[in-house]
Amino acid sequence: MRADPPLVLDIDGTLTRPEGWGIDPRVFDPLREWDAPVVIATGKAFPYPVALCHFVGIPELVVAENGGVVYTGDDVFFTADREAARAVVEEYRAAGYDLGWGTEETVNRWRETEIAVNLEQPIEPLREIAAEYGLEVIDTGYAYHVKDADPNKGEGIARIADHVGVDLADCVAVGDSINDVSTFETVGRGFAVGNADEAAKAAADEVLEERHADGTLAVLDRVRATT
Ligand SMILES: O=C(O)COP(=O)(O)O
Ligand SMILES: [Mg+2]
Repeated sequence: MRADPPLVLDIDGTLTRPEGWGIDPRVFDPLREWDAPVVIATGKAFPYPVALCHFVGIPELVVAENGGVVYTGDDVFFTADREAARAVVEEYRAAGYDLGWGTEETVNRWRETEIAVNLEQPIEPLREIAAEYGLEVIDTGYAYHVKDADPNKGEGIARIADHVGVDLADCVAVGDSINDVSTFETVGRGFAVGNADEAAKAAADEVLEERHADGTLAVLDRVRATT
């Protein structure tokens, strides 16, 4: 009998409703019933994927902050240092710009290794200042992330796979943006949803017609073990 393959799932753009925001509730039951490890690999701050696993009812296997934070279910690893990102933001602010989330915001409140900036803010000065500190700025379609170029989702996934004892070649991933490229390069089979950006589409083994959670649900139907 064939077993369900381990899954690696991005959140925004991948588990989202057709309008692009909010988790599509149709993914909850298939994920809870999935008969293999499910890793949530996201650019969001650590508490978000942990809470998602908690509310779905699956073990917490999490790559957060684009690889900056990795939780294997037993150990938490911080693979990037937030100080440089903080310095970039200070300079960006001193130049008259703003992160664009308001004062008491929850986007960066628990973020430990990078900083996220609202897409409505000017990116060029952000990129210039980040470059001075040796950091990169990536655009996920949901936020700009000021981050260390080194850690990535793929490395975090490899660490979790090693810890839980799954073979990366058996893993199936779904994603939508540039921060999923390293995921697709790491796992056996990578699917880009129909709304994915060009970088994700180019790195995926297959680009789906279906968008957002419809794409992910189509992959689950396709790869789930049949009895
Ligand atoms: O935090 C973002 O900008 C995107 O998050 P995601 O990696 O779950 O799509
Ligand atoms: Mg995404």
